[in-house]
Amino acid sequence: MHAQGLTKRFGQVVAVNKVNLEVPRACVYGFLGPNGSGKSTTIRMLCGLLTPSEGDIEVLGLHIPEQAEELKQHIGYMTQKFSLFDDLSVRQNLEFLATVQGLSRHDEKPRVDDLLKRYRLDDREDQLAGTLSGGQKQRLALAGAIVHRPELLFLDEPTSAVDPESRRDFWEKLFELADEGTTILVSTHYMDEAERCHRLAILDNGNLVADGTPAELTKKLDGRTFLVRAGTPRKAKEALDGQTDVLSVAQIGNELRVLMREGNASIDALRHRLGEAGAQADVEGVPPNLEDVFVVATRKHADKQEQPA
Ligand SMILES: Nc1ncnc2c1ncn2[C@@H]1O[C@H](COP(=O)(O)OP(=O)(O)OP(=O)(O)O)[C@@H](O)[C@H]1O
Repeated sequence: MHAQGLTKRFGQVVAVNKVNLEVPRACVYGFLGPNGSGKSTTIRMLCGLLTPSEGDIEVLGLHIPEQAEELKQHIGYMTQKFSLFDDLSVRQNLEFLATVQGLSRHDEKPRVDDLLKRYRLDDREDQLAGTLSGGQKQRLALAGAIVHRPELLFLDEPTSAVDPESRRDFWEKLFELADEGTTILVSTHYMDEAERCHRLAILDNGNLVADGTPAELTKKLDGRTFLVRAGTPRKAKEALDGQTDVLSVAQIGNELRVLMREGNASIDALRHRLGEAGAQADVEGVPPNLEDVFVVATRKHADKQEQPA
């Protein structure tokens, strides 16, 4: 999948701004970004549901939006709302989707049987979908999205409404599908999910601010991360908040995770600064994570925009 200069404007709002993307086959590709950063709009353009204002898209060798109808047969789409028919049973939901997707009568039954088994729904195939738990609904929605064996699967915040165990289970299913050759695009707010993706794009305000594998992104990070243990964490936080070389300070229990700009950030300098503010603390350098990458990437972009022309 390639996209060049992908742009979408809604009136005055530039929802997606000149985004270039390359997504290899059988890859789990994540879109990470705050609310309103353009993740859903990008995904919807890539699957031909929305016409771009500008830019070129090629998906599975098809030109989008011109060949969007052809692409539809090869893609599966699942959103956080799960889009199930609450008054149909589990089996009827899958049978209905199989019919809509054009499976022959001959293929339909074995495919639905297989999906019910694979997604652990065979013991409740007659239960109404509306009465399933969140995790079960999610499994049914995923089974429904792949009933026609799509080569490409688009998932828009698919795990927002489920517990951590169901999320883990769901991700296992995604890797199973990727191993079978399915390319998966998934948008998420969760850093732990972003860490699992083979590759990742970080969007901010419609702009692509970073992309690569999670390891590449953390390796390239232009900043340093420290863990601060202070007797009075609130006081230590106040001493650091708002300083120009401090990118973020997050309190986690009694500790602070401090992200500083590259340059002269050092353990000694930080300890000294905290001491001067009356907040004696232990300071330790720690490896960066994706959340740090996210903060630096989005902050850099905001800084660039604030610079006078
Ligand atoms: N149909 C539309 N009409 C007008 N504005 C829209 C439309 N769809 C999206 N937008 C705007 O485009 C911007 C990007 O929205 P989008 O839904 O793509 O973001 P997102 O990153 O998916 O957000 P979230 O994480 O909240 O789902 C937002 O400012 C949104 O209000």
